[in-house]
Amino acid sequence: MSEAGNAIELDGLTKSFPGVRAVDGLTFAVRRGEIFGLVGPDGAGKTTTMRMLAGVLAPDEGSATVAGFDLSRDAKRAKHRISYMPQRFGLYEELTVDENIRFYADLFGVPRQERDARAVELLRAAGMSEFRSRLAGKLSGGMKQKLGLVCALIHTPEVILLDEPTNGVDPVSRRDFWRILYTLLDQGVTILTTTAYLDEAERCHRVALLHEGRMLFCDTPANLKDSLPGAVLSIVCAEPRPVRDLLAGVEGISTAMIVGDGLHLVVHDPGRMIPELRDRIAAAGLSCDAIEQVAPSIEDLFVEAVQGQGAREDGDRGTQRGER
Ligand SMILES: Nc1ncnc2c1ncn2[C@@H]1O[C@H](COP(=O)(O)OP(=O)(O)OP(=O)(O)O)[C@@H](O)[C@H]1O
Repeated sequence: MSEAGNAIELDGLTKSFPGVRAVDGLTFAVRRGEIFGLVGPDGAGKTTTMRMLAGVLAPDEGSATVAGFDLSRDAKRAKHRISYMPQRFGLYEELTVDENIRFYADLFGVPRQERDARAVELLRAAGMSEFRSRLAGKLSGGMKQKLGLVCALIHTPEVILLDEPTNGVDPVSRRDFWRILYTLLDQGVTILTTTAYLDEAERCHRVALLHEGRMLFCDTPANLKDSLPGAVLSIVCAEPRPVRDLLAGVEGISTAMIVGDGLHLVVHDPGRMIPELRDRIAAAGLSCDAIEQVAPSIEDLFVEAVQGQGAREDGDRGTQRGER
């Protein structure tokens, strides 16, 4: 039975493919009007979860309710209330922007007057008003993603499921994208999104970390950061790999991950560790420009959580795409 305040509920949702349990007893709920982020390394089970919630893949076990419909009984009716934007949204490259929107408006049975007003509003929010007659195949990657979102939203859904909607999208288009999402939240829509960008996870009301089909954490970004077991030290250095290798296994350091200009370490006792690190790095003939304690990011927590599960051995962060 769905609780009144929840737009999405999963209870023990499970799906296996030959040789892999892609989603393993997943249980969580997304409240109405919330934007909820699902993050995790490649293969964590994010897409499989989204496909089950969109009603395009049947679970092996467990149940899910979306927009008040139990998907095992009412998946067809639920589809009118849900909008699902898969990683490769089906745009017609040989049709113009307007023609693509019209196609999806017809598919969802949106009345002409309503669709025109909505298309104008969505295209303006997407910064695409000038491109209405351009062929979709001639749009940039970011614009294609935004057009996908416009098409997915043309029927005013209650629940939106977005699978890595901004993957590979330029920063300006990503900003437009998030502006549209926040406008939708103001209108009472519920959004569940997966993302490979952890700065985007910080923009969600709540975030869940998936790993090997299971949920490791689910909370607000602020609470997640507070829950990091230790402090984060930033080491600025020109050659982070040898420094990381040097520090691997040192007592008091639980995680070391390479960031753009150095390393982030999760340590238990930062006051004791800073001089010790300076000495070790100097003694090995390596250089380091600065070592300081910094506020934890969601990324620090997630790398700590995933490495703590024994998932990664090389000390880099969880996904290539997450590298700064
Ligand atoms: N149709 C399928 N057939 C066989 N295995 C699959 C299928 N879909 C997913 N898998 C496997 O299930 C696991 C979870 O995949 P899923 O795509 O859900 O992960 P993900 O978190 O979305 O990762 P990514 O960001 O790489 O898409 C992976 O091991 C994947 O290889």
